[in-house]
Amino acid sequence: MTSLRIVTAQINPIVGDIEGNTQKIIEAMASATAAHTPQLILFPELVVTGYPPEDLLLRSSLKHRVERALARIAEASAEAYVVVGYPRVAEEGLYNAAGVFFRGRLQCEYYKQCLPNYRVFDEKRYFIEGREPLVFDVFGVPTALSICEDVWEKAPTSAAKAAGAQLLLNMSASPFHAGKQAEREALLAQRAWQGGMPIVYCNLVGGQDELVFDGASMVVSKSGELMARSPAYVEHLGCVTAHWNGKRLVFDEAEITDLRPVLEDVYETLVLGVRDYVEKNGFKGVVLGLSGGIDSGLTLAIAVDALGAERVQAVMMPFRYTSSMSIEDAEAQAELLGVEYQCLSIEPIYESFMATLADEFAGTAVDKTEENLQARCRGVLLMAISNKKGYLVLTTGNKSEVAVGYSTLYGDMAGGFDVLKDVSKCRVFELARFRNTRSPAIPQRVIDRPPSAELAPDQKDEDSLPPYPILDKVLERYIEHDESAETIIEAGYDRDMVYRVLRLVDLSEYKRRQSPIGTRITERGFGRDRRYPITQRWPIGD
Ligand SMILES: Nc1ncnc2c1ncn2[C@@H]1O[C@H](COP(=O)(O)OP(=O)(O)OC[C@H]2O[C@@H]([n+]3cccc(C(=O)O)c3)[C@H](O)[C@@H]2O)[C@@H](O)[C@H]1O
Ligand SMILES: Nc1ncnc2c1ncn2[C@@H]1O[C@H](COP(=O)(O)OP(=O)(O)OP(=O)(O)O)[C@@H](O)[C@H]1O
Ligand SMILES: NC(=O)CC[C@H](N)C(=O)O
Repeated sequence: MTSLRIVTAQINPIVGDIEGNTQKIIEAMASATAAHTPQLILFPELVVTGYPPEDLLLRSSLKHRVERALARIAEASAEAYVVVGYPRVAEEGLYNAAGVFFRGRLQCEYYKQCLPNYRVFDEKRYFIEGREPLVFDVFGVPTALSICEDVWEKAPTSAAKAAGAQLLLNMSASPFHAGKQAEREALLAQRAWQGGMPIVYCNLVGGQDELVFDGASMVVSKSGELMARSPAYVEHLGCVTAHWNGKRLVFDEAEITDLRPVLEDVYETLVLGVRDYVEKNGFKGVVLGLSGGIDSGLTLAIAVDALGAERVQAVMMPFRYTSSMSIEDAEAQAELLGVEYQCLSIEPIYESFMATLADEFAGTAVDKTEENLQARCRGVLLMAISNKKGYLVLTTGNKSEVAVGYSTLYGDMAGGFDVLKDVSKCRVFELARFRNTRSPAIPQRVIDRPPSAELAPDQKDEDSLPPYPILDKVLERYIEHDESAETIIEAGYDRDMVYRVLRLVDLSEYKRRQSPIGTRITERGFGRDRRYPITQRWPIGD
């Protein structure tokens, strides 16, 4: 009977930092060896470049930079098989590869067979498909490799089995969306059962622009039973022990980190998305406009959880329509969370703009122009603070607003990262309530009051938009499930309202193209996985 200790090295690389990522890989190899003396260490997909490297894969220096990295990893390898993901530049094209390093040498390589090219994935733009399974010997155990999407389809596991494998390793870069972990677990259980062999699955962790990779690496037995689950959202070396009797591989049960409710995962995803965007882009901190409303209130709480209060600044910028309740609530929240807080009136700035424009606007009626000017005064102040302090401006538009264009270009849309971009207004409320169960962070009054842009006297969002519970359902059907207007109406929604909302969504594409990126938490965010033309004449909702 042979025993194998296998480590899943769930680490957080930085896209493009091949030297830094290589150092991190070598350090993880050393830590894994010191803690567990493993026989095998599995890293995530494309860990050498980070994922997704996008057009960095087209740079001419890729080949020699990756080769230097592989030489360093080979040199650091000793008595454990180390499996690492990287792009392989070959004569016929580029492969998404996994290399097996052992005793100072790259022993063999596998090329990803199933290249995802849907939703946020664009792998066929860069890679060519591998055609064969790879089975190699790990101290007597015939072991096969697969890379992320390979395990989402049936054929590569069947081919590995036919080639004699008794253990399947899967290295992944699998981004989060609400409910994804349950999908992954059901999939791995099914695939292990179909392939008749256990699967060790190592997922990437970390934020990369709009994507968050949540980790939660796993081991499932041949019968599909979960044997180990690493924690999500953190780097982690998970260790499992397997016993091989020459025919079968049996895993001991190891650490199984509890699953959290999906809402909590969404919250953690938003936190990690902000933290990694700020850290990996070198910002000293963040600044945001705090209006006393729920969107900026939740954004502030997420920012503080991501970075610590000392790196977060909140600015209340009142105007004549700002209620004293808003000022009190903003101040109370800033104090509650311990962030730097200023109150800067936009009244004189607004007056100055209006005075300059007086001749231009003479004889015209007050309209949205004046409302948008308020939002723009605020945007200018926040960007000035950003420039002076090296702080990133966080914007606060939620998915419902981004969908219908309920925001001002160069106003409240001015900034670098929109934390709630993929969070519907209804989910904003749920997340705010959830966050307060951990510790008081958002004053109850902020959660309870009706949403208002406060750009005109006594303004409420529901004066110009349908109530959010209805709006969000219509938006979800249209955006996430591609339903037609007539299908939505048949489900019981008012015809005029549905056409009005869908028209707003289509018309607002130009705004979304100019909006900051934000973390994706649903299956269909407004980013890489929803690409609509701005200039178009498709019949609304058809
Ligand atoms: N197809 C196109 N391609 C490129 N640019 C296009 C365009 N169509 C209009 N534009 C440009 O966009 C301008 C209109 O956009 P914009 O200036 O933003 O203004 P607009 O969309 O007309 O108004 C902003 C709306 O957002 C609401 N709002 C503002 C701020 C905060 C909140 C909140 O509660 O969070 C809500 C506000 O009440 C108002 O209904 C046009 O004047 C034109 O310059
Ligand atoms: N008085 C203000 N002081 C500071 N920032 C403001 C103020 N009013 C608006 N903002 C900024 O503009 C964003 C859009 O706010 P607005 O009140 O118009 O709509 P909202 O979507 O209901 O947001 P919130 O729930 O945060 O109020 C706010 O989240 C905030 O960042
Ligand atoms: N990198 C990949 O191949 C990821 C695709 C896969 N279906 C996932 O989201 O987990």
